[in-house]
Amino acid sequence: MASSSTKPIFTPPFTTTSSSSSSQPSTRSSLLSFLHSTTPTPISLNLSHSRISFLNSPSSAVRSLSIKNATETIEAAETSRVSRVGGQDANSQETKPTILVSEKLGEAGLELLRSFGDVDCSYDLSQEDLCKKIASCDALIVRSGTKVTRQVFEAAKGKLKVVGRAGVGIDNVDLQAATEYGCLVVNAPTANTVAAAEHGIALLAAMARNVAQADASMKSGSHPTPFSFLFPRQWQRNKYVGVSLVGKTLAVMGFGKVGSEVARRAKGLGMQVIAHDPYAPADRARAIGVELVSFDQAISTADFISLHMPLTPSTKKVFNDDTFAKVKTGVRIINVARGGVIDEDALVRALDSGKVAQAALDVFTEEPPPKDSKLVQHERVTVTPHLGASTKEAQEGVAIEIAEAVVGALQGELAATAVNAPMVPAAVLSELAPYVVLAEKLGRLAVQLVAGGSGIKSAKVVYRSARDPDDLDTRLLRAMITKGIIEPISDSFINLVNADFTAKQKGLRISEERVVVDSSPEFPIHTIQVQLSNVDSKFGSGVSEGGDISIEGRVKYGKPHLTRVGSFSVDVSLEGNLILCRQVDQPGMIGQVGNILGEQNVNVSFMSVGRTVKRRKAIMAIGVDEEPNQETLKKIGEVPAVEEFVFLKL
Ligand SMILES: NC(=O)c1ccc[n+]([C@@H]2O[C@H](COP(=O)([O-])OP(=O)(O)OC[C@H]3O[C@@H](n4cnc5c(N)ncnc54)[C@H](O)[C@@H]3O)[C@@H](O)[C@H]2O)c1
Ligand SMILES: O=C(O)[C@H](O)COP(=O)(O)O
Repeated sequence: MASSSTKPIFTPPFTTTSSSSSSQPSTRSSLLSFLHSTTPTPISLNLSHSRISFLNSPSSAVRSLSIKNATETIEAAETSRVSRVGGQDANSQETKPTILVSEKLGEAGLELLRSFGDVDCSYDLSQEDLCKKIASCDALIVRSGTKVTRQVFEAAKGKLKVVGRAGVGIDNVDLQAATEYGCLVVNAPTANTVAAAEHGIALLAAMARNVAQADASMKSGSHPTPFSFLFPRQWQRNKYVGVSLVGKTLAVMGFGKVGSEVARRAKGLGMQVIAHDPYAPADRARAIGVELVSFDQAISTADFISLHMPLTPSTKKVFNDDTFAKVKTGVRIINVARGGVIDEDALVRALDSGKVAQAALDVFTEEPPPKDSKLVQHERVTVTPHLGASTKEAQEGVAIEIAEAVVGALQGELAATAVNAPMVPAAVLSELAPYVVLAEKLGRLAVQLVAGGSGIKSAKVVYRSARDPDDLDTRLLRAMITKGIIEPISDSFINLVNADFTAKQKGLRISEERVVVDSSPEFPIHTIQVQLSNVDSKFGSGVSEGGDISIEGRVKYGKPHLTRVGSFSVDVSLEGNLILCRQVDQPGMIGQVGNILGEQNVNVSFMSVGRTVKRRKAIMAIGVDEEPNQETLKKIGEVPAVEEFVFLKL
């Protein structure tokens, strides 16, 4: 008998909260619970009979636990997690989620949030206060004024599940840190597009006609005070002669949502519009009569340049001394995107030299800009305090958009506006639901077959399907297999957000293969096979002819089934727990093992025998509802024909 059979018990502590059948969720809600935490979040959605934790974890602090000794690590993880889960579950059932709103949000959005959780509107928090508060928050909603730094995620200690950005730009959120901590970031990308475009056009027209300067001049000359004689009346019609827009060339830099709306409106004003955007499809530009050109062509031919690209490492200070050297002398620049895309000192130099005639800026590198900012004070610069999204309509829209996304995420939904997680269309989600359960269980089973002392470095997943491999979106499945493999052997919590990151961090390479097979295309996947290579197995029969631990499963009647272990075919529904026995293929084995289990009141839910050659070796896969005690397992091991066995928790 294999030595492993004397030490077969493994209790992954985080997986076996059975759902009551009365609370069975809808496919959509249960499926969406990939993004849901089992522990800190009060609304627990169960998927089939396993609770899937996908959004976050109570302690998803990034740890650099390497997968070296699977067995030892399993035990360590088990101990630590059991106590943590135990401590938190006690409180989590009835508590509403806490949602911190750190900047002003439209009332309709707040109402929606209040109907779901405890909403704490605390504006103007210092970084220190934010870090203090965040440890008790499940969600944080910000606009552009709150810096959600790595320190914030660290301070959250894994409790924070979602950051909602009530707007488009997410440059104030440390996305890398969010991902590492398994925290979903969602934004509200559409509701303020028109407001930003209108503000861009307002600045364009106001700048061209010196509206702000003329207004300030008139006001400075009309002080109804006893000292008004000190302020001569200002009526400077000659000073504020502007330039016309019609017939001028506008270069839209960044032809996304806002950029294309600006382009559309500028065309209505009779301007020639060109655009530069390395990622925008030319036909979308052509559809509104805009030509996509290179960066240099755009900036060197434009009379007006309007910036609409996001602030990223590659767009940071993209407008600098070199760029300004290439622009048409007398160009006018509008920026309603992000201050950081312009080197502000270089812009001041270009304004002073006359290379740039005017600028209209809604956004600044530092917000608010320093009081002595030369740019703000420059007489040929028109400024507004980041008002692009600030219309009543946009703010209500953004508030509702972000509140829905955050509430959805807290309920475990995969947000359509997720910024750091794959967006999976609802139809795909719904179709993949049962396969996702299968994927996690296969990962979890495979890792339990690894013997102590083995380091898991690579896993291969083979999807067999009748469909074209290009039609198969496996990101969700890969994430769940990763979760199944890693969670039992470490104290990391995996979700869709951090699965790939965590696997990489632990040195686990997951490769995927899609194989087209002759089966029904009605179903997205025929079988999923998980192979772990270069590892020893505690259950020799789980090793395929190729030398890998290999298990395969499929979805039958909507339920996950194990269909292959190593080279043996079996068919057992993956519910409850599983005993795999290799035995000499002879009559009476089922009865003997069944009796031992029955004596201990362990209910057998399924049983399947697979063999390669008649009367030689066979594998018996036994599904059990209860967890047999050590004594019972020992008795199974003592049955003379049983050569090896393993008890696996699903
Ligand atoms: N001032 C405001 O209040 C306000 C309001 C809304 C949006 N914004 C900002 O405006 C910007 C655009 O918003 P959006 O909703 O149109 O976003 P978007 O994602 O729809 O569009 C951005 C476009 O920029 C393009 N792009 C990326 N890198 C580029 C580069 N190097 N050169 C040229 N184009 C590049 C992208 O391909 C994309 O098409 C964002 O920075 C956003 O934060 C500001
Ligand atoms: O990126 C955005 O959506 C805009 O810059 C708006 O930012 P705000 O929400 O801080 O007004």
